[in-house]
Amino acid sequence: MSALSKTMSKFGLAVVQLHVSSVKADNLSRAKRLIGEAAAHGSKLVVLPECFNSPYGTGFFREYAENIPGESTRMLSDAAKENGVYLVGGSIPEEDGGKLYNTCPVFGPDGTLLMKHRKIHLFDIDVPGKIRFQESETLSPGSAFSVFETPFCKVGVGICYDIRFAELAQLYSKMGCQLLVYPGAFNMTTGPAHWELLQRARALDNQLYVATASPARDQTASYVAWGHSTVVNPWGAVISSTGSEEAVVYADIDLQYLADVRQQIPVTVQRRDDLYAVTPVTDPGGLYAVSPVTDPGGLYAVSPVTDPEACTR
Ligand SMILES: NC(=O)CCC(=O)C(=O)O
Repeated sequence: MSALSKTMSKFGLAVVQLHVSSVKADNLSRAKRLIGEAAAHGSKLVVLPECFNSPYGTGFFREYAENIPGESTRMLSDAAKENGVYLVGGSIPEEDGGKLYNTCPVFGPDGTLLMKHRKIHLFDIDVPGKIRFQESETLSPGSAFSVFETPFCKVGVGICYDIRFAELAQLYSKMGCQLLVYPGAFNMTTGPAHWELLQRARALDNQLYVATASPARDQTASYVAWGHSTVVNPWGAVISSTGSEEAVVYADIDLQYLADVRQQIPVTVQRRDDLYAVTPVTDPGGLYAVSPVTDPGGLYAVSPVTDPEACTR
């Protein structure tokens, strides 16, 4: 391996577990300060939590929503540029054409908006006596895959509930991503039960790194976030995590280690492509599907659609 590829095979990642209040200006200035702190620590890629500029709740989304560009994304662009980092800007309620989305904007180290991911799977759940949340009461879902390139590796983006859908992670892995980032805000019911388990599952299934960023826990908020922002490695092990307070979580993303794991347990090349396959489906209305393949020897397919609008790479 050359000296250059050795340098590029490892990079610092920071996950910001931000305290989010009802005062947008405070959220922005705290986020900016912690992005600077992460960059000073040597991080090349910084991830903020879901809904970092607004309390998380269907009653807040319209009031805090912004166009892109807008106040919050201008701050993110400036912060990425001033600190020379790739910045996964958590998410903000985005207003576009009269609709609201839960949107993650991603900036390059020169402050350019590289892409935005609109949450594909809306968080609509009802666990009796515990939690009922219906994002679809106010939000519309996104319909595009979101992948961006860095000099280190390709990165796939999902938002919170998106992590429950193994197909999305599998497709991102198939597209060549070695790191998946999920700004998220699990809660006090599903957090302890599923948050870490889902991250380890996505990481192990696809033998890649998974990073999650949550808001810090605020017991006075209407939605109490679980916290526990985490980074998991391709072996499925938690390599860095925190509790419920505001914190910056650091981890080294080691792509040589990822290659080693894939060589030692070579499931990525052992898939039975003769039996099942990850292939594009032709339905223009769809995004992905688990469907039978037409080859009589085949069994099923996990498939991105061919619609070019469906991927924001
Ligand atoms: N903001 C979200 O999508 C929350 C997802 C969540 O808590 C879950 O259990 O899934």
